Amino acid sequence: MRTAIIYESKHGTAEKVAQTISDGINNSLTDLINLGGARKTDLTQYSIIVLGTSIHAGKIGKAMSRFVKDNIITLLEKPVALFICYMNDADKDLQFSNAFPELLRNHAFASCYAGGEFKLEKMNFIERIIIKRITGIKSSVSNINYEQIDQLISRISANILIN
Ligand SMILES: Cc1cc2nc3c(=O)[nH]c(=O)nc-3n(C[C@H](O)[C@H](O)[C@H](O)COP(=O)(O)O)c2cc1C
Repeated sequence: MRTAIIYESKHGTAEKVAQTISDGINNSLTDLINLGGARKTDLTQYSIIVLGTSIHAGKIGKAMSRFVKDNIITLLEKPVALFICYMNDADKDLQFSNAFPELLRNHAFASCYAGGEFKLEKMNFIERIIIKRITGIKSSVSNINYEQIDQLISRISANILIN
């Protein structure tokens, strides 16, 4: 059976993390699914599901929020791993709690705080002004936590072996 890595990404970080996980689990039976695309995803063909999304203004994207709501019963029947991308390290626990429903967080066999990036070149004018003012950064910054991602890859790989 296949593994699905389902993500929502505004400026490409969650997408990069999803790709890193896909490369890391080294399993040809993996599908990377961007919720920004229009296709409807049939979860029945997957034995493991990885969900990843980024935090903007304290919230996850609408597509991931809707996807979790629409598929919660199926998600609770399958092994699930979760990751979030963010830059506010102090609030990561709270943001993770707000990102996914408690039932799903408790059900997940692995959760990952993947860190994030500020990519000024991908932001629109308003976003760039807000981020520069709040954080004081003058150029793009990457704080992706590859150690956490490697741990997630190990947990997923172990789960693939038993499923
Ligand atoms: C306009 C804007 C608002 C953001 N708000 C938050 C936030 O509330 N909390 C946080 O931890 N990170 C915040 N971030 C950082 C993003 O989570 C980070 O840039 C992440 O890497 C984006 O991932 P994506 O490109 O996959 O969407 C914000 C970034 C932008 C540009």
